[in-house]
Amino acid sequence: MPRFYGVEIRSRMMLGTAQYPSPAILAEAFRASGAGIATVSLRRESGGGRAGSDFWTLIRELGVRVLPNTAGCHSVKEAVTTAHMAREVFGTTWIKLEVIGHTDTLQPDPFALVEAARILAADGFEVFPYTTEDLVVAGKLLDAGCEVLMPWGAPIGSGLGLVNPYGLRALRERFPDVPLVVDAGIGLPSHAAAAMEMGYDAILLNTAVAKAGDPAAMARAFALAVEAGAAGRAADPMEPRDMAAASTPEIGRAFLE
Ligand SMILES: CC(=O)[C@@H](O)[C@H](O)COP(=O)(O)O
Repeated sequence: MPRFYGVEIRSRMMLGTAQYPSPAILAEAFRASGAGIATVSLRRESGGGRAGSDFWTLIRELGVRVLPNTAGCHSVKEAVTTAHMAREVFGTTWIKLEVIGHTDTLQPDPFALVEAARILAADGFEVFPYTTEDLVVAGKLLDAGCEVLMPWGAPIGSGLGLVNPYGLRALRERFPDVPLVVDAGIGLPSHAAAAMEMGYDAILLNTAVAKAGDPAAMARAFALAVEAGAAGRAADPMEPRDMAAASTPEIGRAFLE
């Protein structure tokens, strides 16, 4: 199972807490997924107030670890301020760092991301940066003090899956010892299985479960896919080849030409 900042997590699946039809359905989906980490937006869930305390009761009952995020931040200052508030509200040094640089794709701003990561890591945060599959940015995030990387599969909420498998594979190969999580854009269980088969440590998803017709059933499907993909990876898959190779022996055929 993956380890993030020295903490072993019980599942390779991380789930977001937004957009569910109701808190009860959110809870069902979490239980069906077996997820060990819940991402929470500071903007949605304040620590006080009625909505906040209900939400906390739910999270406590689920027994998941909370990963606050800086969703919706567009600058270093905004992200750093939000992270500080999240540390106060949620009582954790973990922060999923999002610094959005492009409105249509919600693509991270790599320059601001690296700068914010450096500031937060120096201030004692354990940063989970939402990034692209860019190798250079990945290296700079590690230099900045990040011990986990979260490359996107596709734009947040798109459900497009792993749109750049070459880039994701290259990232896995270049950083074999860094915990890597595919975050965002996953739409189907097969996308999750593919990420596991590539050797990713975990996936983070939200929309594909929350917006499914039956979120709990979809969460279960994702859990099965993650388990299957990780098991396939661990079983040392065959090398693909261009040419056919008969899998049935010739011996025993009635006629040999
Ligand atoms: C939950 C969270 O942190 C999101 O910002 C995350 O990126 C999920 O993306 P999807 O909704 O595309 O799964």
